[in-house]
Amino acid sequence: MELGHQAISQHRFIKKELYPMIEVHDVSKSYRVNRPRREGWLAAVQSLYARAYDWKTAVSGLNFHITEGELVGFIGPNGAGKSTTVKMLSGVLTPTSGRIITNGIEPSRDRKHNAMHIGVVFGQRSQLYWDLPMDDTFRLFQRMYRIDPAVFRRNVDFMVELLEMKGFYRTPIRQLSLGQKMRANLAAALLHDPRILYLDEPTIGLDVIAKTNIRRFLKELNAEKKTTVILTTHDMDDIEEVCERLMMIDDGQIIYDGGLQAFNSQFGGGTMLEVEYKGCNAPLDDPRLQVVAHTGNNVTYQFDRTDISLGEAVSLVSRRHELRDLRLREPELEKTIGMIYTKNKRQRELK
Ligand SMILES: Nc1ncnc2c1ncn2[C@@H]1O[C@H](COP(=O)(O)OP(=O)(O)OP(=O)(O)O)[C@@H](O)[C@H]1O
Repeated sequence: MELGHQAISQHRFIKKELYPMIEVHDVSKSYRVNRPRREGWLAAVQSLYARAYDWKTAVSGLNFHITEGELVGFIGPNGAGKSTTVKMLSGVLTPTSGRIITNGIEPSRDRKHNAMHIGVVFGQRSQLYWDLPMDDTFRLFQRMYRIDPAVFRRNVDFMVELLEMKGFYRTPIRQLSLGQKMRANLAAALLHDPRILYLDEPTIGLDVIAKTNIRRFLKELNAEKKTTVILTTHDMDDIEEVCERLMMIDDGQIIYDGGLQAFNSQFGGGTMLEVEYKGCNAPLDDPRLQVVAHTGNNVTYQFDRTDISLGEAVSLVSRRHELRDLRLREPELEKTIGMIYTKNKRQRELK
């Protein structure tokens, strides 16, 4: 498994005929940071007149395209550059070099126009008024974004129904549970029909049912409205359940950009199929199914889902001999990703 810091681009979802919603061309971002002051009174006086500073590179050489309607999981260890990237995509920060185009405009240059086509939900930070029910804040947003009354009504109905918010639509936000607040925040970010939704840790702190509901909502929203979703998270279940594409950033560089299945095959070692035959002990001979264990009637095959589908693999292994039992083991995304982070960290420390 050689990953290093080279972008491995094998993204297969880009369909040429679809609209490129996000284009990132050779983007870097550095922050200016004050250099720690030297000790002594002379240095203290000097620093009053000229404060020395350094540049901290947060991300460098980012290149990627995201097509309309894609659900992209954006992951990386702490300090990798996720927030910096999302802040540049959403127009909060300006790249130090390179160019970003989202939905046809440069987000940091045209922030007002940009705000009309993006929705943002950043963790626990809320854009709702604490003392008002969401109903009132939504009306305020309707005026702010100049949302057509018919569109507003349709979107509110859509959101209240899909996010099951009828029971607390008129309750002041401060009285809502964490999961209810997250649903209200999501709805608020989507009232104006944004083409892109940026989400940062949308399921953090929620219970299993609430997490499942949010994930289901995102998939339904995407299917219904073709909203492009960029999801930043440390919860790998968010990625597995919602996203088709995975972008991994480490130390300011994209180190993987591709399908989830391809990632699993490449780095997770493939899918394992454990079978127990009824009285036969000869494993199947097929180049796509690698035999990794064989004792008596039990055979474990390993295969790459991009070479052969699960259905085909099961039908092959059961064609000639009857099966007593069959078990499937997928590579664990969380473990694989943890291994990659650790390996890269070690490589950096050795440099
Ligand atoms: N305002 C800032 N000034 C100086 N350095 C910064 C600033 N913001 C971020 N950085 C640095 O840039 C790098 C990338 O930070 P960023 O917040 O983008 O990472 P992240 O992947 O979002 O991390 P996390 O998962 O912890 O939120 C880090 O080394 C961080 O210390």
